[in-house]
Amino acid sequence: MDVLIYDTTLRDGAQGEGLSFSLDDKLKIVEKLDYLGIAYIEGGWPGSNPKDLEFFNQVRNLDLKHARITAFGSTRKPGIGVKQDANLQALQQAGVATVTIFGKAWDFHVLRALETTLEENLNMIRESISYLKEQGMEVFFDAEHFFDGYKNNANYALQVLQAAQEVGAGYLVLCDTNGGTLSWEIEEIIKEVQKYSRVPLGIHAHNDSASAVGNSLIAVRQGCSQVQGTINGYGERCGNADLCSIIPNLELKMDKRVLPPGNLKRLAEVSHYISEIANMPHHNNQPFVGYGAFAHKGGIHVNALLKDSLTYEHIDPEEVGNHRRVLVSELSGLSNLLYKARELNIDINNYDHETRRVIKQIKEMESQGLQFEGADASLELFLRKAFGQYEDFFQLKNLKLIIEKNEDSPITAEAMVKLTIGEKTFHTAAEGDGPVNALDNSLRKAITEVYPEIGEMHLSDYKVRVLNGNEGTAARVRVLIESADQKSKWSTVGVSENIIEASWQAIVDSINYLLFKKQIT
Ligand SMILES: CC(=O)SCCNC(=O)CCNC(=O)[C@H](O)C(C)(C)COP(=O)(O)OP(=O)(O)OC[C@H]1O[C@@H](n2cnc3c(N)ncnc32)[C@H](O)[C@@H]1OP(=O)(O)O
Ligand SMILES: CC(=O)C(=O)O
Repeated sequence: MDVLIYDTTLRDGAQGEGLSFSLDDKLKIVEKLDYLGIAYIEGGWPGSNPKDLEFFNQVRNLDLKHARITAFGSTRKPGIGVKQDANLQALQQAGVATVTIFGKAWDFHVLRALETTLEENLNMIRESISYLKEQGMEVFFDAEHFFDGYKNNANYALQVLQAAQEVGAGYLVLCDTNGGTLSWEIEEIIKEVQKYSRVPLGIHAHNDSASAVGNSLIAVRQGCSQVQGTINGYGERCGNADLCSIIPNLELKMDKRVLPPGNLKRLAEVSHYISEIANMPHHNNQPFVGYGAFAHKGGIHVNALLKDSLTYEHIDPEEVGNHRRVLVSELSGLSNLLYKARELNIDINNYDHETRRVIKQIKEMESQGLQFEGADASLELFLRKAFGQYEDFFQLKNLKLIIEKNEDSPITAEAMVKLTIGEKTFHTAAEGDGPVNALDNSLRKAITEVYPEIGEMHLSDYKVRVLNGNEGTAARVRVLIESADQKSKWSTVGVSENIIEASWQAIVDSINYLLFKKQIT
């Protein structure tokens, strides 16, 4: 590989707010990172907690194809011998071939945080690395706060690297620990360091100035051959450098080989998988791997994309396992509609009058508060209906809702629905936890005899957005419903001044969509 990717999702990533991986999570993530082809995976800090120590016992049982597991820890504490240092002992117990230890490279930190002398810090670094090497381990040295240290006292920061280098550190990893360094500073400082270093250099950047990815790439340009970062940029404070951006930039734009051939296509899958395990939202606009990273909304963009995707895409989304999406909204032109129709196999090849009418209708509906962008299923039904490919599966004749509250009991709701399916009329009543639930129950009860397949679906999310809050309780609301069966999820939308009406529209679309999909498959 041209550049070694060193993933620290399980160590520095886990220092991010809201993240806590179980042992099982950690092992699953290791397998997934190995599947991606990551070179080094920092599994944790064995001296920190029993879970991390146990991780190193269990990770040995995994059959990894690419990744080497590393353990993390600090140099020995000031004023004690290496054999008395609990962290160094725990690193040995981890039983891995490679360990990474961090030592202070900023004189201010040595004096204020470690509360020791500059000389003792150098001894701590030398003795800790020597000791671990004597135990047969490869040792990487993370020079904590290297860039801040260099700016404050370049001579001392270089002495720190020299100390690690002279006792055989395999890598000197320059850390922008506080994430405050800007790209040109990184560039200039690494150029200087290269004059002294005989050991390969790595970079470990934090994102506090939103520069971590750029800083890592510039470091590679300056000759760093190891990049430390995390999947999805998880990490302490504002996070670490996001490997989901670094890896494709290195491979596709800087012509560096960092993953086994063909594996870059697994990137989006790995990113989503790890966000699921981390129980963190996957950001729609995350570069390269976000669901919206290649979503096109503006009509002008889509028009050009149809001519050549290079017009508005910096890479082919398939290269990172992502895909292009075209959104239909009030900002659409005919091209958006044409693209969407092609996707749905609706034949509207001509930019004709009917197509113009449909796009105008969409713009009018959106100006009333409807939003098709987050409701693909409603959009599909609308387009199919507009172009004569679909009719509703049932017709509502009447709907009554009784909401009751008695003195000492909570509100109850009951919905009565009368509808027709073909020639037949159905009349049902059902209760629910609230009015929307009662509606849903009653509607399902009415149609289940003819369409038993609706038993396979359930509502998985329900969101209400007030569109004109200054109208108080008479405000228009948009209801977005997400439904799911065992195979897929789909979203529908409804808009009204009345939340029940908006919910009804979204529920009806949701059921019709399921029935339509069943019909055509
Ligand atoms: C830049 C980074 O991200 S470094 C990694 C940071 N990650 C973590 O801290 C997560 C894991 N940490 C832990 O579980 C705990 O902090 C432990 C087990 C490491 C230490 O716990 P404790 O012994 O209770 O110490 P505590 O956390 O309060 O303080 C850290 C100690 O490490 C010392 N220390 C900090 N950096 C270093 C270093 N490079 N080498 C040696 N000692 C260090 C501090 O001076 C402090 O020592 P003190 O107790 O004598 O003041
Ligand atoms: C070592 C490390 O995590 C840092 O300096 O940020």
